[in-house]
Amino acid sequence: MDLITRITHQFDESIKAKQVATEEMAGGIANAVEVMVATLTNGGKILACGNGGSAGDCQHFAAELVGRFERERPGLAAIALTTDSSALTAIGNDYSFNEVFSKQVQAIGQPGDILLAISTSGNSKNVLMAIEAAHQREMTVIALTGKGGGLMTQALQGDDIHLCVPHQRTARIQEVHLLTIHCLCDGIDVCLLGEEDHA
Ligand SMILES: O=C(CO)[C@@H](O)[C@H](O)[C@H](O)[C@H](O)COP(=O)(O)O
Ligand SMILES: [Zn+2]
Repeated sequence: MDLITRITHQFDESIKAKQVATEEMAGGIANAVEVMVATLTNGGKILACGNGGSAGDCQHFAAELVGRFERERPGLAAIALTTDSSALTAIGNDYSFNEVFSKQVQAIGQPGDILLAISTSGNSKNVLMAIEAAHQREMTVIALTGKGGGLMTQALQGDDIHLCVPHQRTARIQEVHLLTIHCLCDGIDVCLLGEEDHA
């Protein structure tokens, strides 16, 4: 297969993954928007954690809330737990890498806050431990997963929301996660600011 054919195949697969995901995920994403808006307007905040590409997604999401997405509005309270290299190395070195997020959730999380937990496999131990810590802090968990949700499916409880991408391939799942994050940002803005004025 030449490179152009291969690239075209990747684009096709990504488009298909998003089309299939729309049907399964749109309702859950809308619920997640409502929960996030309620938290943010009640003075709560959103903590986000994940590894590798998902760490990047956490930072992307937090930046769009704290700064802006597509429209001007006051900054919103979101923190990526993936950025403080001193905290990450100290916790990883002194305790274990499994605890790099849970320790931060225990320290910063408050009842009513949200944990946005991102894992394509649903099996990353440090994300699972962060979910456990969030429950201990009486926080709601919004989980972004794929591959059936892995161990995170059992770790979620009560009012938590599980947004699971119906795909088995990490890259495609991450691509749908990014779209989901943009839908969350767009939904939050529309709830807070109303529809855009196209006049
Ligand atoms: O971006 C990618 C692969 O596309 C990688 O960096 C990937 O995020 C890492 O392997 C992660 O450690 C995978 O963790 P998870 O999604 O299974 O929780
Ligand atoms: Zn990636």
